[in-house]
Amino acid sequence: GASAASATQDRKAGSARIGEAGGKGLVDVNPPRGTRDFFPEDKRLQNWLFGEFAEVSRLFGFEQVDFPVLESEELYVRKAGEEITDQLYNFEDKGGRRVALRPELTPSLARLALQRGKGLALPAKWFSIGQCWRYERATRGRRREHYQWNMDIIGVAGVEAEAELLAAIVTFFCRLGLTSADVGLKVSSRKVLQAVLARFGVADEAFGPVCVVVDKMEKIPRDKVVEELQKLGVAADAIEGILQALALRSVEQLEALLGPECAAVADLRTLYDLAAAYGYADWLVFDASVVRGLAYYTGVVFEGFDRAGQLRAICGGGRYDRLLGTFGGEDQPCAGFGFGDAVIVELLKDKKLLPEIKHQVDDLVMPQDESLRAQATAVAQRLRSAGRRVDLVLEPKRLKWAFKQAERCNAARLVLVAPDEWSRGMVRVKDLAKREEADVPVEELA
Ligand SMILES: Nc1ccc(Br)nc1
Repeated sequence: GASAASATQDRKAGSARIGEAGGKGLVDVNPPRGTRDFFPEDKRLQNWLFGEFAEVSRLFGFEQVDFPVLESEELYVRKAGEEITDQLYNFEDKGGRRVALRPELTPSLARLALQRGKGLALPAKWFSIGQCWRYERATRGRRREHYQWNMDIIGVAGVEAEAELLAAIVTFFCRLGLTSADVGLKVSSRKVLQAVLARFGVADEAFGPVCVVVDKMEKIPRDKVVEELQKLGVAADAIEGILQALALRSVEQLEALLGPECAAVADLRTLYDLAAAYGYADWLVFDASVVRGLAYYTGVVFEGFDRAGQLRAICGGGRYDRLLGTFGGEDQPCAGFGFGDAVIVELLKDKKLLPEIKHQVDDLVMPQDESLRAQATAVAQRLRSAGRRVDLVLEPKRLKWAFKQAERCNAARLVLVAPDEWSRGMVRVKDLAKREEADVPVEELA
């Protein structure tokens, strides 16, 4: 009716009603476009997932590192046509500096390695869990932030590094209840493309950009890929050679095409032998079309995938022996992977493997009346000092409310501080699971 319309009109006009934020009505309580909030139930799940990331990293003897979500833009200027740099969340700060919200963690890790310089004991085995950003067109409606777990090995030139990283990923999947029937790890090496480009005389500078284009093979039509390769100046025969190499389905076929002395063949054979020693060879799938979309990979590349083919890549990584050099530093052989927090949760949901993690405390403590507030507080602190999680009732409440609250926080016990019992040095303890009640001396509480 008229009044509703005028009320809406008022709100839109921003009529200042008493106590309203700047007279503009309610602030937007939703998070910025493409970002997420984590309510307690969401944060419990995230903490569980990140706990698994950290535990696997610990089992593999990796040390945790961290760096700012805000970095100098120069870390990500690679001019290879990557989506990750095309969608950089960058801006000029108030000091006129070109900065960016990091789209990935690897460049920061490289920066720390260069910062430590000769002081960096090699091999360095580092892991990190951090939020990464991209500026997606609003139209595409995709997320603009996700959290990534990274593990990296700096200073090991052999594929033993990649084999160890793959073992960590398999360990993680197994801990969550996923098997090689649910997920696999596609492996290949960019040395395949390197050999093909060399055979056709394609300039080295084209290597990164060619890989970025080839990575889109499954996402855009083949003729578009051919067109983009032509734009990079790759000749027709070389394009044919690239497409032929990407279609190879076994290391034997690879050897037939590129010869036994091809570095890619040697790497992959060693990788398979090591995988057998780790016991995860049945998780591996050779797939020459896997190149990954980051320009800096130089050797073995891999990605985790769901065998049902319903989801995007679960994780991805590879060798990047030239990244430190591109920052003007001394090159170190490096390998690592990134593991996002989104696809894995979709997969666990599909497989009914998401754990139910409830809010839980050990004791709900309540004074029977406000005259015993100080005593109840002392009881709560005593229990906390003994390591028990205590929800202390902070305002006058009836027992009925306390039972409801005990249910909400899955308390094991309800501890009531009441006058008569207190005068005998006791409190009333209700064991909510066994439905038993007893008077307990305060000193025996925990
Ligand atoms: N690189 C990147 C950053 C943020 C999201 Br969401 N996806 C990819």
